[in-house]
Amino acid sequence: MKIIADENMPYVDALFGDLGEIEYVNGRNLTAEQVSDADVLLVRSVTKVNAALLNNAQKLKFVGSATIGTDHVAVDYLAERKIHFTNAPGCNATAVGEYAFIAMLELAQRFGDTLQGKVVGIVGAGNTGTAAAKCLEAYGLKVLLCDPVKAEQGDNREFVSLDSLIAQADIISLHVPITKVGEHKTWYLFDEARLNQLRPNTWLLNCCRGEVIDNRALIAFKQQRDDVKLVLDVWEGEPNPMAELVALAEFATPHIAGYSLEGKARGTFMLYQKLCEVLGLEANKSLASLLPPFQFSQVYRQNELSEGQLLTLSRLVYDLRDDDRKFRGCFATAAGFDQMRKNHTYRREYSAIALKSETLVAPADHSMLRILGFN
Ligand SMILES: NC(=O)C1=CN([C@@H]2O[C@H](COP(=O)(O)OP(=O)(O)OC[C@H]3O[C@@H](n4cnc5c(N)ncnc54)[C@H](O)[C@@H]3O)[C@@H](O)[C@H]2O)C=CC1
Ligand SMILES: O=C(O)C(=O)[C@H](O)COP(=O)(O)O
Repeated sequence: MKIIADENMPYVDALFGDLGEIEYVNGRNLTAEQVSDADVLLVRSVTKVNAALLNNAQKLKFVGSATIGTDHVAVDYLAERKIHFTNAPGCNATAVGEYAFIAMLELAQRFGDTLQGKVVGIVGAGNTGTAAAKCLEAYGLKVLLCDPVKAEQGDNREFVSLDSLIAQADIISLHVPITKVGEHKTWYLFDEARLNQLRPNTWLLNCCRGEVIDNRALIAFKQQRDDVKLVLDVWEGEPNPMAELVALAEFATPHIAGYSLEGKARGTFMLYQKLCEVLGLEANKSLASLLPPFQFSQVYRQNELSEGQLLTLSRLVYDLRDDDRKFRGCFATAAGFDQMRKNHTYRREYSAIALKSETLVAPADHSMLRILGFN
């Protein structure tokens, strides 16, 4: 069996090595010729999986995308061809949630402000939005959720309209899929008019898809509204973000909000499980055995935790400032954007750190850290 896999997908050898011969490819430049004799194709978000890519791949029986988003895959075409397809819903939700939370702690510190006491609006209350809300609520913040789709589906959480969220939130974090049609389409959800609704001093974070914000409108807006602070992980026109926008963002990264080691491993593992199911094989490998121990595997604390100390602790798993610095040095070419993603040093999730049982941390802090994900 021939397995073609994106070179940026970790643990493929460990999980798929027994199932067939693996060939690694650059996912962004993958050609129809390269996949013509594949039985299995394992991709990430940069590969457009469509008729043009797969028309000659007559043996292909399985396509897996180790991602949450599926906007790069012609799912209907795969169904017509009776090619099994799976993505990896939720695989990197914790990573995105923690990225958003840590970015907010960083903004607070940078501007001599505190995150505590702020109202945060989450747009899109699915896996990543809920993961962000979990961290924020653990820290005692008021969270507003906007998700008209979930509301219509009968989700019993409390939802507000987007207008109401914008009117109340100090911080807005975007967590929607990119959709171009329908009543709730998200393409340019934040256009010039919406941006102009933002309250003074709003912090706006985008960790979902670049095109959820009209990036040109955002540049024009931000040039007039320096009070608004931006954290941007995703960009219109990736891998070529607009240079003026990078300069206007407080924190800028190359679509790596979901890049925790745990998140990437979960993504590959979910594809492995699905392929085994399709092939009628037992999935006898374990996810836990893939992950290396973390260098700061345990923490002891003695006093109550200040916000600054929470940020220090968070920087053990992820120091966003490093990625921001590297990104500004390399984003100017598509190669730089992709190289940084390829060579990204995987960060860890809070769960990689254990709170020692004899720790003297104040009980309230202890339970907050546990809800954040510390073990
Ligand atoms: N930056 C990164 O590295 C990553 C980005 N993503 C992106 O984030 C997106 C969201 O991921 P998940 O939360 O896991 O997906 P999800 O499907 O679990 O949740 C998305 C939520 O958005 C809601 N939604 C759809 N249209 C909406 C609208 N107009 N207004 C408000 N809510 C709306 C849906 O009802 C759903 O609950 C993915 O589709 C992907 O594009 C995901 C993972 C990593
Ligand atoms: O899961 C998604 O959706 C994402 O956006 C991915 O985390 C992005 O990573 P790559 O698949 O492009 O490596």
